[in-house]
Amino acid sequence: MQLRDEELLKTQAYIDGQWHRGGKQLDVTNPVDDSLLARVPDLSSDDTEVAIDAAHRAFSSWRKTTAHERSQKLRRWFELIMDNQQDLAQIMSAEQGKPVAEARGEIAYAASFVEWFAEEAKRAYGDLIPAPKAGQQLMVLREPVGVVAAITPWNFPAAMITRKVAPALAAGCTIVVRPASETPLTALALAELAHRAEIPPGVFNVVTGDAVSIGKAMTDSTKVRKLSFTGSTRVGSLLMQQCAHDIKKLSLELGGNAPFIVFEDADLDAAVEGAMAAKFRNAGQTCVCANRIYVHERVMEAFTDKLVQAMGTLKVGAGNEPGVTTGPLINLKAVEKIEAHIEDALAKGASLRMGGKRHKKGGTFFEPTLLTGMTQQMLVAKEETFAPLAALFPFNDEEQAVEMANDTPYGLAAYFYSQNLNRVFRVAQALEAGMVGINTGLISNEVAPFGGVKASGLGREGSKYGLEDFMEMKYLCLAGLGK
Ligand SMILES: NC(=O)C1=CN([C@@H]2O[C@H](COP(=O)(O)OP(=O)(O)OC[C@H]3O[C@@H](n4cnc5c(N)ncnc54)[C@H](OP(=O)(O)O)[C@@H]3O)[C@@H](O)[C@H]2O)C=CC1
Ligand SMILES: O=C(O)CCCC(=O)O
Repeated sequence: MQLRDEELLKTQAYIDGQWHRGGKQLDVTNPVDDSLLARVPDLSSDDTEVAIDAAHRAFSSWRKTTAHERSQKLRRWFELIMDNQQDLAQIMSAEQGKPVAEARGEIAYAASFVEWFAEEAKRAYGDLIPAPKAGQQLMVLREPVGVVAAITPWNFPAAMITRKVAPALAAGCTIVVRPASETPLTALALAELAHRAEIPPGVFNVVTGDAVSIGKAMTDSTKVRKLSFTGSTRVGSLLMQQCAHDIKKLSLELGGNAPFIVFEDADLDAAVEGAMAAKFRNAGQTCVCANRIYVHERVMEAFTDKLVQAMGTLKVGAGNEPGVTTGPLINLKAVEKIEAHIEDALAKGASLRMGGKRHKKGGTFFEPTLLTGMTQQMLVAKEETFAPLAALFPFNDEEQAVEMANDTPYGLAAYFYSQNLNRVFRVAQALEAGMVGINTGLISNEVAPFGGVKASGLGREGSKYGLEDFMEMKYLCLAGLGK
């Protein structure tokens, strides 16, 4: 990995403004060939408590800074992230596998949350409420929640961190982040840049190491007042239980199983373009990926042919190879999951139109795959594949499509393509999802609320609502006025 600034490759945890080597170490490898990239500390629950204590101490002064001061620090951090976009993208691509161009896009996306919340910090308004009794003034203040703990996944090693850290800091909270074992280096590089931005010691801490013991230390601590987690529904549910003992505030951004509906009146070229973006971004490893593509029977053949053509342009390879669109999957478990989904679908009557097996490049590379003739009985209909598998389900009327789309415990993203205005509003309202893309396969940005319903989670990230999730309301009733 050739970096312009070698100092960004940090291999120590960041606690209270200092770098900590720790005792035991964990390997960080490149998913392209499993080669060793670096070793980072495998911190204990005691080390995590040290970080929580630092965040707790820092909270008493950080919460008192003006919104303007917090905004300035975040703004500086944003500028440093963008100044180092290429180095950060290379670090991310090496540990996560996504193509460098896509990683650059993620860095810009991650930075956009920092810029956005630098601005929103100044807009954390309270309210004045007309009083029901004479001589009273009712006010609602917004106060920071307190110390926040965050646990983030490997699929977006930068954006899932800034989407939590930036609003937390903007609100006046301090935070301890535990990045995924596969991708700690991007998180540590972001911490180095936060350090350079003079974000004070203890305000932003990064601990690396065993998920279970660090997660337990975070949830056991009564100093931690909020947990923000992105990852699987299974772990989210476990963490929710662990947070019950002292009623911590929770934000959970969990698994999805997004439906993508192509109605008979859709612009098929646009729908194919949207499906490519919604399905194959990050090699299919996003929680908003189109997992179930429902296509009206009347346009199934035309849509399938166009999708085959578009998928033919995907180039599988290492993230640093020019022109590559699809990197390796994160690990062998992910390969086994897509294989199980394909095998199950074929056994239940689906047809393979493209791909279907491990890529000849070896390792965790997988061929972009297209299955047709899918049904609701297949595994893909029940759980997200998190891999480059486009699965086409036929339908023959709107009601059936909506019913199948909602036939899941999840409710994160949903997409549909139609040019009929009445249908657009009808279907948008009928879909059980926190986010709906209409005639687009790309919905994520820093200004809109990201989050799900049902088993896809709690709370919203990004947008003006994302700041609220890190604040508590305090109601003041001032009586005896005007005597
Ligand atoms: N909503 C989303 O964006 C994501 C959804 N997923 C879904 O989950 C599936 C499995 O992916 P996976 O990476 O295993 O997801 P996990 O939910 O296991 O991992 C997400 C994060 O939680 C950590 N973690 C795991 N177990 C615990 C625990 N008991 N206490 C505290 N933290 C914990 C992980 O650490 P460690 O890295 O050490 O395992 C990681 O940092 C995917 O196939 C996909 O379907 C996965 C990632 C993101
Ligand atoms: O998969 C995820 O959890 C991250 C969502 C990606 C996005 O913000 O679009």
